[in-house]
Amino acid sequence: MTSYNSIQKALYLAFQRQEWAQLREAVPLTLSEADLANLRGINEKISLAEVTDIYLPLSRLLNLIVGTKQQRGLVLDEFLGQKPSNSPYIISIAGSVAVGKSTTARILQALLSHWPEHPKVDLVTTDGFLYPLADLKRKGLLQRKGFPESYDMKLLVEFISAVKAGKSRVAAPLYSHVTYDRLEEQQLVCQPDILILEGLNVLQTGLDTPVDIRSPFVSDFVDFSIYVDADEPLLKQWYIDRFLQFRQGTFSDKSSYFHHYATLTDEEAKQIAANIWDTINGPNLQLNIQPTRERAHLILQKGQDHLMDQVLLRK
Ligand SMILES: Nc1ncnc2c1ncn2[C@@H]1O[C@H](COP(=O)(O)OP(=O)(O)O)[C@@H](O)[C@H]1O
Ligand SMILES: CC(C)(COP(=O)(O)O)[C@@H](O)C(=O)NCCC(=O)O
Repeated sequence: MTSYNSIQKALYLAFQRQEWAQLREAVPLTLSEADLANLRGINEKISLAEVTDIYLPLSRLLNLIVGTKQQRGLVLDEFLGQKPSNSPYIISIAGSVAVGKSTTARILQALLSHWPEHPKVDLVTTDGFLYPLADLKRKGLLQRKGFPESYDMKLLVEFISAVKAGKSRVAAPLYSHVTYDRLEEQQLVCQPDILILEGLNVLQTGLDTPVDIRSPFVSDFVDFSIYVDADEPLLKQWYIDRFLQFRQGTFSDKSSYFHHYATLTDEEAKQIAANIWDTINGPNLQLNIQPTRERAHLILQKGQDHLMDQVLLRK
């Protein structure tokens, strides 16, 4: 049952799945077989109905909003008699661990890059800004991974500020779910039209971090923010399911942090994943992620099987 609390009623317009699906209207965007195959490659579990009902209307809305911002920029450039700026439009995607942020981000990246007005869409995840594993261990933060203090927020704010300023090449650290650590390799962001920044912390204001790195916040640089939402029992189940999938694939890799879990029985693996949820990801959701939800411009509410059943859009 989809919830719609009193704060949300004051701030958002609510659309049931079918109402939202109709807002696709005549999206001048047709997906070829190759495009669909590409989207399938992002996540073979996502249905075509989910793409057409939820993501096409969303890409239409974002295209209109980005277009308004681009036009305003042109007006300002003309008024000031200056060269067009290279400042990208920044979209953030927040939500719990395992809610489907990275899947949503990758689908939006693929769909938004089809629009001729903004073909270059880059995607960065804030996982790369977690402190390296050795630092987390040294600081006793391994059981707090994903909590505000486990991220180098200063580096993240510097990164987003440089991208927003239109710098020609900005490096972002990369994270690996296999090694559970930051990689040597970095990602270069080179003046995209749109940057999608995905991570559980993108709506956080860092009030519990030292004053010198508290402000500005990531959201000061973000033009449009999305929160992907679902009830906690579903999230815990999706986390356990993903853990079981990793066990069959990723964990068998010798360099995997969880390699010693590869030989567990299903039941043992489920118990370990449930315990990680109950001690780390669940408390982080309740304390630090869910309280940021109503800061978002748009809330995507998922129900059973990751199907979106309600969309909330800021009035
Ligand atoms: N729309 C969807 N339909 C079906 N499964 C999904 C969908 N989105 C995500 N998943 C699955 O849910 C799990 C978590 O998704 P993921 O994108 O990794 O989440 P996050 O980045 O928020 O941690 C993965 O196993 C993924 O395959
Ligand atoms: C890297 C993360 C903080 C963020 O995850 P994501 O939202 O990308 O799934 C998370 O996957 C994590 O490692 N949490 C700590 C507890 C755990 O091992 O799940």
